[in-house]
Amino acid sequence: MINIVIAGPRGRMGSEAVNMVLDEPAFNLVGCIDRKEHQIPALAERGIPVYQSAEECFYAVQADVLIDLTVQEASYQHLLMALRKKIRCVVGTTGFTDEQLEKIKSLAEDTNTGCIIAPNFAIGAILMMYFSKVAAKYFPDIEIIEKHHDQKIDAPSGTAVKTAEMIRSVRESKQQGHPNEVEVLEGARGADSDGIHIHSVRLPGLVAHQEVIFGGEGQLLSIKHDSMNRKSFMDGIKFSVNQVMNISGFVYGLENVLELE
Ligand SMILES: NC(=O)C1=CN([C@@H]2O[C@H](COP(=O)(O)OP(=O)(O)OC[C@H]3O[C@@H](n4cnc5c(N)ncnc54)[C@H](O)[C@@H]3O)[C@@H](O)[C@H]2O)C=CC1
Ligand SMILES: O=C(O)C1=N[C@H](C(=O)O)C[C@H](O)C1
Repeated sequence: MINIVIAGPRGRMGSEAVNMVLDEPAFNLVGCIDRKEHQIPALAERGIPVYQSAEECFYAVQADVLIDLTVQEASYQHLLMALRKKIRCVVGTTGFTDEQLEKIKSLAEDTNTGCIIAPNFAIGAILMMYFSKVAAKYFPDIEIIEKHHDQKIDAPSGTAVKTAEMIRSVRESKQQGHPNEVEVLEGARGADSDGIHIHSVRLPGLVAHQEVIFGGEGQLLSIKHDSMNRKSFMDGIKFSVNQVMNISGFVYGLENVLELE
């Protein structure tokens, strides 16, 4: 039995994760962390407490794993606290700075505590990123279009940032487009990650979607993934909870723990 705490149980992802953990016989939900005091019926009727601070929660319950699905600033504090207490972490929250990721990595390593941060838990999205990395070896001219629901806070998405990072590991630095390109309206060409442009679309009706477009002489290649609902992320979270019990140290991205070749 793995004792789990979920941070963000009222959220779109957190509420789905609560259902997944309650349905999994090998998982035991021992508590939650959220900033608001309101009761959550599914938790209240099972006597599962919701704490307003991570400190209070980790003092009151014995947790093996923290699943964090909140916002970057809160999540960062949760992770520092959890790792110092040697509680393993599975993190879906996006928007961390490089400095924050570096700090979390060194804390996980110093405390010998497993920590998996995955900007995307959907297996199809991991494959989309991996295939994009493969394609980038042959097609260095790339644009990323990510589309999300209009309640998303961070832009570009964590998935887009990670995709660009994976591509950068195999693609030589390149500024794309015309050298004298002019943005008539500021932002028209999107964000620039080492010459790869990232465009963020936010609309009601969308969930989580990304297309990576590769351009070559006389040809285009598109690699696309769509999450139609948040259940699409749950298998990846379940897999990560089981994985994190058997690792020490830091993993950034599910592509590093899945068998892809
Ligand atoms: N890795 C993945 O596969 C996925 C990651 N995400 C990421 O997960 C995070 C959550 O996304 P959603 O569920 O859509 O957001 P949401 O806004 O629906 O939920 C956020 C939750 O965090 C809580 N929260 C906010 N501030 C807090 C604080 N200071 N202390 C404690 N709790 C706090 C809210 O009360 C709420 O329960 C985002 O960073 C999003 O980018 C979302 C979908 C998939
Ligand atoms: O906020 C979301 O919804 C999502 N966030 C993650 C991201 O930023 O990439 C994962 C997925 O795209 C959904």
